Amino acid sequence: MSKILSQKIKIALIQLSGSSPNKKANLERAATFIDKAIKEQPETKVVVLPECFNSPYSVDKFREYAEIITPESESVSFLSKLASKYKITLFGGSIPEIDPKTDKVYNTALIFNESGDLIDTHRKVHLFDVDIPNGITFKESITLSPGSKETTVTTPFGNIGVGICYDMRFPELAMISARKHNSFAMIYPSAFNTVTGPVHWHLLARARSVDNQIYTILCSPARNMESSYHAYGHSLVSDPKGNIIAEAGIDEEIIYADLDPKAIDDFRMSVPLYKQRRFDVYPDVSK
Ligand SMILES: O=C(O)CCC(=O)C(=O)O
Repeated sequence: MSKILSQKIKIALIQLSGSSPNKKANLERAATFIDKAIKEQPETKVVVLPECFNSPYSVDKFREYAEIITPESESVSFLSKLASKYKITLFGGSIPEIDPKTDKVYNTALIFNESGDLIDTHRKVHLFDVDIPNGITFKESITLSPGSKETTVTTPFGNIGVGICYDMRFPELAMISARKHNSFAMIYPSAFNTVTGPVHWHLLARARSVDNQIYTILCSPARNMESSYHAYGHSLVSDPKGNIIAEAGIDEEIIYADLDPKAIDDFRMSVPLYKQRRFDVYPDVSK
């Protein structure tokens, strides 16, 4: 039925150590781990990096690290070469981006095809502005501007929706990507923290999967207690039924998962939400 995922594919999530202040070293570290992933599991077709993997995750640093996105810019050309070298679809995490026309800074995901072309970018739509008493206060909007588009990319295996971290709390992006664009997965480069991670990380991944009967893929940095931001870790893959089929711990590591069209088809056949929606009661987001 679905054929929204054309074949079984292997995906690797690289839970890199929390980024150091040295951008070049962060990029080189990503390269080392991508090389390791392909050597360990040569059939890997899709690789995912974490949110803000080339810079510290800190509102006062985003502008300093921001790049204008062009094929020549440091991180774009670096990641492009890796994607073409290993012939992978690369969800190159996110990086701080500056728009030279407006001088605005964004938290932007970069997606490359197997030839190394930058096929799309996703600017984080929902900025992480929270104030949790005795927990965490963070305000990305001090230095970042929000993106203004929903992103779905076409890969050789089917369509995949993209969000960044806090975007996963808003079910609409996943719903639109799954239902309007027939995506088989949502990928969220992310960096939850030790306050909200334990309560909501798994729940949100599983919810996005079950709502839409798709894979949900979250890639976090490893936890670094010496950095100002303590990432949750636990990069994971949730299958269409909401089972966690791969999960990292808190340290730097690579996890792999096989994504299988049959898992989507079987669940959609046995629980046929697609045929049961009541657009006489509520609007159809796919329209
Ligand atoms: O939603 C959360 O709890 C964490 C979000 C976050 O860390 C982010 O958007 O970077």
